[in-house]
Amino acid sequence: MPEINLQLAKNIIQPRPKDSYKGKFGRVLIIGGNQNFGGAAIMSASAAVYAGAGLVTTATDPNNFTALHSRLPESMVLDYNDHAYLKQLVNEMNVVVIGPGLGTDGQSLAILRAVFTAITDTQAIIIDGSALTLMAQHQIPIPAKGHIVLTPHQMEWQRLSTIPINEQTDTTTHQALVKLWRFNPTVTLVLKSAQTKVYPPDGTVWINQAGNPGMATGGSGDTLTGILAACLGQFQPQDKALLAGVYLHSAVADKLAQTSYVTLPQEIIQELPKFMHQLAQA
Ligand SMILES: NC(=O)C1=CN([C@@H]2O[C@H](COP(=O)(O)OP(=O)(O)OC[C@H]3O[C@@H](n4cnc5c(N)ncnc54)[C@H](O)[C@@H]3O)[C@@H](O)[C@H]2O)[C@@H](O)CC1
Ligand SMILES: Nc1ncnc2c1ncn2[C@@H]1O[C@H](COP(=O)(O)OP(=O)(O)O)[C@@H](O)[C@H]1O
Ligand SMILES: [Mg+2]
Repeated sequence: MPEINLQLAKNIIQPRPKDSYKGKFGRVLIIGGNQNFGGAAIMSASAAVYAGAGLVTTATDPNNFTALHSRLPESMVLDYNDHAYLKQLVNEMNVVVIGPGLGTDGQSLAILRAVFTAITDTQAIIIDGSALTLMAQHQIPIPAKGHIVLTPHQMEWQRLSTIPINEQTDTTTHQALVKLWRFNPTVTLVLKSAQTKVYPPDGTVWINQAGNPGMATGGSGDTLTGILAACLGQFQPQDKALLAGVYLHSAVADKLAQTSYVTLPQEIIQELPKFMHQLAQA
């Protein structure tokens, strides 16, 4: 089984060319954060900014605007209930994240449906958290267009695939993916757990070599979505950029775990620029 490891990340995360500008590093849209889960959208957007996304916009509940502006002035904001504007913006993006803290009520469902209809083949879309739960609850198929990345934890994968957690093996997971690939052959599954695995459409199963129990804290997965979006926005080839993002998230946490019992999302986010610099120099 191929490994997601330091060497893979070093090959992908390279020094920036001197003539760079923000347009080269991805336009990223984060969609999530209802009245109760604003922190999830803030962590996702912060991770995207700190992992180097060129331009980040956050579509969220207006209650989160002030907190988001004060914590992350680098991100633009919009009201995710303005579906017309949201759909227009989706089309202008390289990478869309939907789900962190989105919630599962009628409002969240309407946003999910609007975004799925707006996706075109020029976007990568990372589907996480509440968006996955909504898809399972309402039997919403994955979008036929766009490059799809699913980032469920084991319970979200159980809801989506109907495979109970204790029966989730590479074989059963692959069987469920074959069904999804009929809707959209680009789907890559990042199945998160204490031992995260990545299942791209070529049938390979990649296993993450980094990560630790200090990451078992609310917001870890929200943070991963932003890192993955930033990596897809900046690095090529896309399949390896995604794997590098999975590694980066866990490897930063491992560094923090040398001296911290819990590897808090905010500390992982803060550490990203320095850690990426070290990888790029190595
Ligand atoms: N500060 C915030 O605003 C936060 C918002 N969050 C958002 O809250 C929403 C609900 O997500 P949750 O995941 O909390 O709730 P879910 O209800 O979707 O999943 C949690 C349940 O799954 C079970 N489970 C089994 N295996 C698991 C595994 N490997 N990893 C994680 N859970 C496993 C847990 O025991 C628990 O019963 C999402 O939109 C998420 O993005 C969470 O990320 C927590 C932090
Ligand atoms: N024991 C562990 N070892 C390694 N990684 C872990 C461990 N526990 C959690 N993680 C990682 O933390 C993240 C948790 O994601 P998720 O459950 O979606 O969190 P949240 O929704 O609260 O942000 C995943 O990337 C997962 O792999
Ligand atoms: Mg999550």
